[in-house]
Parts: sequence; structure tokens; C-alpha cells
Amino acid sequence: MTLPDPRAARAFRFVGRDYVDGEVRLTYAFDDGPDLVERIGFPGAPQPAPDRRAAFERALDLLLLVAGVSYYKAGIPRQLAIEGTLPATPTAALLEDLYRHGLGEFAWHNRLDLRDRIAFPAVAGDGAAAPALHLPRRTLVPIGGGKDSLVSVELLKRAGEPATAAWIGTSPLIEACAARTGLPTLNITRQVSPLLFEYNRAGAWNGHVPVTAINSAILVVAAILYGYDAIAFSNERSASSATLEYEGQAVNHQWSKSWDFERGFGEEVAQRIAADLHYYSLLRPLSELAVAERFARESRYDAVFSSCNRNFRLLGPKPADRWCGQCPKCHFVFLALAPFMPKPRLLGIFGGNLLDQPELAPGFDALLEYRDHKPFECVGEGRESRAALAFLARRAEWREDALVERFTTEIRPQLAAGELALEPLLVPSGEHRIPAALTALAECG
Ligand SMILES: CC(=O)N[C@H]1[C@@H](OP(=O)(O)OP(=O)(O)OC[C@H]2O[C@@H](n3ccc(=O)[nH]c3=O)[C@H](O)[C@@H]2O)O[C@H](CO)[C@@H](O)[C@@H]1O[C@H](C)C(=O)N[C@@H](C)C(=O)N[C@@H](CCC(=O)O)C(=O)O
Ligand SMILES: Nc1ncnc2c1ncn2[C@@H]1O[C@H](COP(=O)(O)OP(=O)(O)OP(=O)(O)O)[C@@H](O)[C@H]1O
Repeated sequence: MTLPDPRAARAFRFVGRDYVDGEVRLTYAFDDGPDLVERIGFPGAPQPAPDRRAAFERALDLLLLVAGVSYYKAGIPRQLAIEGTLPATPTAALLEDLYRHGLGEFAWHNRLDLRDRIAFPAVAGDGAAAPALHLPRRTLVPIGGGKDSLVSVELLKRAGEPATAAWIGTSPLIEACAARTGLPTLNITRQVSPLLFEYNRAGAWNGHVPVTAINSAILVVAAILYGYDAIAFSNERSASSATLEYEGQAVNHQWSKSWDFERGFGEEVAQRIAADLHYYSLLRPLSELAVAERFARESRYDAVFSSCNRNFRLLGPKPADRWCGQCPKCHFVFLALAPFMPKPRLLGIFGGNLLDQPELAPGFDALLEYRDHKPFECVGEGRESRAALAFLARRAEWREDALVERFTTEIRPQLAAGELALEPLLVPSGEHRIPAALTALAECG
């Protein structure tokens, strides 16, 4: 059968969603083309309690609309057709923000302008405020296999908060981290429609999607199904900074990890799904360096964690080792941990010294925003990388390594000395939604 070209479609249809035997099915289509069906599996096949049924239905509606971003991007038609319940006006505004900003990197790479293209049909008015569901006091803590969520896990353990380590997908690496936390675990499966991959192979539009928003909407469904009153992500302050500016617009690879998304999504959940379900990020006041400093305080996860996103591909090859050593994430995490860890421990984790490999200079330059923009990856701000390298340049055990020496001789003379201090970047700051009982622990460690 010849596949229709989604780029020629007039409409993207949110066809519907259902929940049967522990599986959510989300269905989409371009015009009258074949259904794209995403499947999300909730182990134990729970049924929502009768008094949570209405909230569950609203959470499914939100998930359908949020997860549609993966499929919409294949064609980006002007018309969005919702065949189930239309969202309230504020929800439509949240979705427009998500699709525009969350697809910002996608649009930049494909030289597309999405600004006037995305409008969600909506019902007027705010709708009724969501009631409280009397959810049990316990937290779902999503884990991604990297350092950030493991810092959150340890904070929640120290605070004595009942928590479950939850992850989406079938990564053995995340599973090993989850087991290492010692917390109860919850593994939610997710199967992206195979038809999307066929569209991709046939030349559909493709690029980055705001995956944290998708994971967030899945976890809202899980919180109502299993009974949790909090979802604690591990998105740091630095995630709100743009990757680059283009025609006056900020393009942020990590947009759905940003404070703007967290605030909007958290309010949406509390106002329209369940008044007592709290969505927040426990690391929001921290920079990437501050998170790295906390992670370095204990070695419990050294042998299992990895921040290298090449491990988490759905298709295609994965690296032979937990750290590929070649990608921006490997470079940044090595650099961010170096000021806070004994060198032999860090080299043991990565299986080598990335700062003593001259061929990696272009990768580190991009992190410093030297002759390049920050990479499209989950990495800290340029000033964090510059401060970390300036710190290492003063340390006897690091200063003779090729890329540290190059920084000292070639790059540092071009930088203002006053902007290279590490300590100010470790100070918590900025807005957050952390519950009062946890704020002091999150901010002071
Ligand atoms: C693992 C990864 O980084 N993948 C990115 C990569 O995808 P690639 O084409 O190399 O392969 P697959 O991951 O196997 O995906 C195959 C195609 O499937 C589609 N797709 C996948 C997942 C999904 O949720 N929706 C989808 O539509 C897509 O068409 C894929 O081509 O490059 C893609 C294009 O730039 C990225 O979109 C893939 O990123 C994944 C969605 C992903 O999970 N990435 C996270 C590791 C990630 O980037 N996290 C960000 C958070 C950003 C945010 O705002 O949430 C971060 O840590 O900064
Ligand atoms: N597969 C997943 N399932 C559930 N949550 C995830 C998944 N992947 C990432 N996350 C969550 O999304 C947020 C952003 O992910 P991110 O990759 O920045 O964090 P991380 O893996 O904990 O740390 P690192 O930055 O070192 O990779 C974190 O809260 C993380 O737990």
C-alpha cells in the first residue's frame, strides 16, 4: 500500500483514546489516512476507583492532546481536528505553547515557521474547577537513568517521603538504576506507532519533540490510576535557558523541562484534573553544576547510571558502553562532575579522560559557547561550562590535560575573569513549586 504524504494533509485528527485491560490507546490520523496508534501499558491493569473516574477521563484527554505532538510534526497541517471532548480555553492555550515552543528545535532545523500555524479548537470558559480526589500521600519520581532524578530520589529518601521510582519505556539501564534506588518501582511501557517510523522513512517532517511533556501526561494518568498525590520531576533551573535565539525567538531543546512548562502544566493538572495532585520539579532552583555537586556526594549509582541519551533510542544502534564519550551529554556531564569528584573516580565512571582528548575540542567549545551555539541537548548553560573549566584549570591534577590547557591558553584570555567563578552558580535561586516541607532540603541539600 502506498502511504499518503502527511506533509500534503489538510488536517491532523485527534481521533480518540481508550483504556482497556491496563492499556491506553491513543489514535491519530492525517485526513482520512490510516490510524496512527500509540499504546501505553500500565502494569497490573488497574481500574480507576469510581470516585476518580471523571478525573481519569480528563487525564486521558490531556494525554491524547499532548502525545499527539509526535505525530502532528510529521505533517504540520494547518487544521487540528479534535473528535472527542474539546479542551477548555486555558488548556488550548497551554497546548499551543507546548506545540510551538516544544517543536521550536524541530522548526529551526527544518526551517519552518510554526508561529501562526498552531491553533487548538476549544470550548469557551474555564470549565468547573477540578475536585480533590483524596489521593494517598506518596510521590511518583520519574527516573531517566541519569544523575538528576537520582539526586531527587536521595532527597525524597532523606525526607522520609514515600516514593516510587517510575519510568516509561523498556530501557534495561533505567531498570538497573530503579532497582538500585531501593524504592518500589513502576515501569510503564510505551509503544510509539510503527506507522510513524514508516512515515519518517518515506520523508515526513521529523525532529525533536518535547518528550518530558509526554512523560508528564503519562504520569498524571498513572497517579490517578494507582493513587499518588505528587509527581516529582528533576528538571533544573538551567533547563529554562534557550539553546539559541533565532529571528527574535528563543529555541530551547529542553522546553518541556523549563519553568514555563512546569508552571503551566502544574496549574492545568491542579485546576482541571485533580486539585490534590501536585506536579513539580524538585531540582528547579538548582543549576546543572549544583545538581552535579549533589550527585558527586555519594557513589551509590556510579556503576549503573548514564546520562548519555544514545542509550535511550527506540530504533537504531545503542552505544557499546554506558557512556559513548562522543556526544554533548557525555562531554557536559564529565565536565560538570569533574570539579566535585576525585579524578580516578570520574575516569572510572567514563572509562577514560574526555578532557585529555584533543579531537573532542569542538564538542567542548560548543558547551562553552565558544565559536558555536550550545548543543541541542540537555546540557548546562555556557557560563556553567566556562566556570567548571576555569576551576579545573587551577587544579594540579587537571591543568595539564589537553583541553584544560587549551582553555587556559586560548579561551580564558578572551573571557572576563569575574564571570568565571563557580560558587555563585551553586546558589539555589528562582521560582519553583516544591512543597513547603521539602523546600529547605531541596535548596540547602
Ligand atoms: C533517544 C533520543 O535522544 N532520541 C532523539 C533522536 O531520535 P532518533 O531519531 O535518533 O531515534 P529514536 O529515539 O529511536 O526515535 C525514532 C523516531 O521516533 C520518533 N519519536 C520518538 C519518541 C517520541 O517520543 N516521539 C517521536 O516522535 C521520532 O520521529 C524519532 O525520529 O532524535 C530525535 C529528533 O531530534 C529526538 O526527538 C529524539 O528524542 C527522543 C524523543 C527522546 O526521548 N529524547 C530525550 C532523550 C531528550 O531529548 N530529552 C530532552 C528533554 C527535552 C524536553 O523538552 O522534554 C533532554 O534530556 O534534554
Ligand atoms: N524514560 C523516562 N521515564 C520517566 N521519566 C523520565 C524518562 N526519561 C527522562 N525522564 C525524566 O525527565 C526529566 C528530564 O530527564 P533528564 O535526562 O534531564 O534527567 P536524568 O536522566 O535524571 O539526568 P541526566 O540529566 O543526567 O540525564 C527527569 O526528571 C527524568 O527523570
